[in-house]
Amino acid sequence: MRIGIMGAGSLGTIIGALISKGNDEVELIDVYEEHVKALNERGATITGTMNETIPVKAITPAEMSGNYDLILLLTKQVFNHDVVSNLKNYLHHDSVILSLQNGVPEESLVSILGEKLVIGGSVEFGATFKEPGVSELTTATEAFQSNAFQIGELDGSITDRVKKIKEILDLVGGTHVTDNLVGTKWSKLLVNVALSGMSAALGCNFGEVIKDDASVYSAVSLADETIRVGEAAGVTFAPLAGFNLGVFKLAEDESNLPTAIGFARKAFEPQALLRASMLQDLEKQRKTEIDYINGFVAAKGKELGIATPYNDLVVQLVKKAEEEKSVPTFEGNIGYFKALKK
Ligand SMILES: NC(=O)C1=CN([C@@H]2O[C@H](COP(=O)(O)OP(=O)(O)OC[C@H]3O[C@@H](n4cnc5c(N)ncnc54)[C@H](OP(=O)(O)O)[C@@H]3O)[C@@H](O)[C@H]2O)C=CC1
Ligand SMILES: CC(C)(CO)C(=O)C(=O)O
Repeated sequence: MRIGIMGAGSLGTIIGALISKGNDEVELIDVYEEHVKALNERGATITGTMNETIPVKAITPAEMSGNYDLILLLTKQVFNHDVVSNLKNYLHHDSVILSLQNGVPEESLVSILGEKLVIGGSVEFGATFKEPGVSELTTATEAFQSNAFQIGELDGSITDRVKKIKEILDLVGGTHVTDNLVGTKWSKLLVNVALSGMSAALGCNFGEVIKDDASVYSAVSLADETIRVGEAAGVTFAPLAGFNLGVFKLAEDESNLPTAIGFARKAFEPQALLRASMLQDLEKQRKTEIDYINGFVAAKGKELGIATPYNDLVVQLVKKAEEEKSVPTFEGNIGYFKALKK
């Protein structure tokens, strides 16, 4: 099977390298020429919770040729229109495009590629690009070996092609096939909205988000808004890494708040060192995926008549940082969240 890893950045470098160990025909495709050169000359180096250098084949998009059987889409969603329109030139009738991007990109991918070629998935580990040829795995290996990916067909059917792709992704970490892809994507979205949204809006890691009373309350409120909007849109949230995220839905009198906060602190403690990829983008003065994460929930909320004040605030703060090319600080922004609390 000829496999293309479209976007060999933080995640794509690691996923591409580990898949290359078990497959001959894997190409890591990236626009960053110095990185492509380093990957070809020195191999892909994984640091952090894993230490390994793996020989890989890397190319730039201009060097693509022929057809790919499977493309793992790992560029940022902000580039999807251009990246995916170009990809169409390198597919055949039975090619499969698996987006592992955060957010819910499937609908827009189908509008460019048609329904048949697209499947979806979520990633349950973190990675940070370090330098050309090197990416850091930031999730403990035990967690990653049991829960790295959930993948599935858009209509929930369990097909042979999904089972085959599961076997390929198992070379990276524990891969589960889901019959509720929409619920899986929304559950991962909830984590990104709550933890990554706060990490980006406050310029801090997940540990700092869950430690402070005001920021953990805000993270839970973001999760609560996501559940309300998702349920109104007909989504049944799927378990994530074995956790049921329904615990974040707050009662009218917030009587279950201590349970929700206790759960957030326990569930995300092992991820305390994670810095959201949206925060990494702000640090690199890049456009973030905010429109596809908190902005997506806020827009859907508006459509369905559900107020999303915490998501609106995160969008506003992250966009301000994008425009100013600055990185938010905890001290600078926590006051805005405190002011929102009834
Ligand atoms: N990092 C993480 O921990 C996680 C990320 N995700 C999701 O995975 C996706 C990828 O994230 P991440 O790996 O962090 O992103 P990165 O920005 O680290 O990697 C994307 C790579 O794609 C390259 N690129 C940009 N445009 C193109 C193009 N037209 N053709 C080919 N390559 C291109 C970028 O190059 P350049 O830098 O030069 O633009 C970069 O090297 C996102 O949707 C993210 O939300 C999901 C879970 C965890
Ligand atoms: C939650 C995290 C860090 C890893 O799964 C992520 O998806 C992101 O911030 O983009």
